[in-house]
Amino acid sequence: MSQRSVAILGSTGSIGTQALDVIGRNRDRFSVAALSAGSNIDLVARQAVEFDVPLVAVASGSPEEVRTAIGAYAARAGHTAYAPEIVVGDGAAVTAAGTGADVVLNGITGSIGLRPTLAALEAGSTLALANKESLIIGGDLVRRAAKPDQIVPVDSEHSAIAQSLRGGRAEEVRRLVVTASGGPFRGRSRDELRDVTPEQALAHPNFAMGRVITTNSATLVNKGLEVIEAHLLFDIPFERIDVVVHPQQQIHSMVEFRDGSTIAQLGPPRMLVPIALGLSWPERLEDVDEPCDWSMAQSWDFAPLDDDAFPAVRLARRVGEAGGTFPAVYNAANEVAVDAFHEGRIGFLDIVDSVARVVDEHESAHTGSEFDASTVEGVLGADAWARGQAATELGL
Ligand SMILES: NC(=O)C1=CN([C@@H]2O[C@H](COP(=O)(O)OP(=O)(O)OC[C@H]3O[C@@H](n4cnc5c(N)ncnc54)[C@H](OP(=O)(O)O)[C@@H]3O)[C@@H](O)[C@H]2O)C=CC1
Ligand SMILES: CC(=O)[C@@H](O)[C@H](O)COP(=O)(O)O
Ligand SMILES: [Mn+2]
Repeated sequence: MSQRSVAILGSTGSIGTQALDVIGRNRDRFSVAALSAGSNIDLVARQAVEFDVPLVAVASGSPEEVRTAIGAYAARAGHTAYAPEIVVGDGAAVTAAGTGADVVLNGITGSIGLRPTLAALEAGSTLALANKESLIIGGDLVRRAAKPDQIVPVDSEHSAIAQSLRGGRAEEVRRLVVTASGGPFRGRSRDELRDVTPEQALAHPNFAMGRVITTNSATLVNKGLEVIEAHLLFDIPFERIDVVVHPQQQIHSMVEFRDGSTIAQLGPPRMLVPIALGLSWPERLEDVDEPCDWSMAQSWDFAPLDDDAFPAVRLARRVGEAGGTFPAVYNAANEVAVDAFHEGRIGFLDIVDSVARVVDEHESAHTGSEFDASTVEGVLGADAWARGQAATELGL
């Protein structure tokens, strides 16, 4: 593999920092062309100096703040000649995405990642996609913008499916099986979920991730989004995408083929391998992570989803089948509800209940839709509508 330039969007988050860890251990393979952060100026400045990054993009903050922070770290590192281009503001991530780097890793959280995803595809970069929301809400808009194999999934389940698909031909695939941890509340009834706290919801059994995705794992909205993501990435109809609860998350997902054989991808529940593969696809880097340890006795469990206690996947299948702007509405209403839950303004069950009500409202109000899902403005229009509707539903 010749050296690849990489732009990292969301460099200060869980995905972004782990991506820089992988790159730091493979400096002969990668250079960092751009970094994009939200508001963590101190961390992005430190990263920029460490990786000698020519473009630093920050959503919130002033160019002076960014320059001062970079100057301080550069002086400490004795790298005083370092003077990168700095962009700030709402469009900063789009600028970083559109530089034409070999690979753009989109590790931003939320629907705000849509325009950067489109900018990366338009620039011809390989898109290593952690920001599942942009594909899910953009749907065919994003798929049309992508050339074959231009999107490499970083989400662990979808990386596992992409790896497992190497074991057979597309026409031989019978089903995709997406694994789910079940979240911190696995096994509870709906009644037992009523009073759970944000702190409890953030105690993911296996992964240290950002606040939104961790909460989505607790409600199973993450698995709902992942079913739609699998449908869009691999072009498999929803009725041939299963979800199985597997609390240990050692199997990251599976593909069942028409002869009855199932190929699964295994590894400890960590993101280093999916991130590294996103950067190096289709090649594998050396020693990215520890493999499974077969020297010790262990048991792995599997169970069906409890759709009554956790209706988010069933609802996601409904919006996924409906297509158009429905997935954008599901996602945006959820983003509003997750924030409100963490602000202590609503209960845990209100999250998915309110998303369902907003989806119902979208169905009755917009069946002939004034939102054109084939344009970015239409998708973001539906996103904005759903945010307003969710706020009303929740009395915010
Ligand atoms: N973490 C994980 O293991 C996994 C994550 N994913 C997906 O990856 C994405 C990122 O998740 P995760 O890393 O956990 O989230 P984090 O909350 O840890 O990080 C989010 C990142 O997005 C940045 N950001 C926020 N707003 C903007 C903006 N307007 N422009 C540029 N950057 C912005 C944040 O910057 P700042 O902090 O500076 O404000 C931060 O760097 C999500 O879509 C998630 O679903 C998928 C699978 C696994
Ligand atoms: C690491 C990753 O890809 C996350 O999406 C993680 O899989 C969350 O798992 P659950 O949503 O199954 O808890
Ligand atoms: Mn995942």
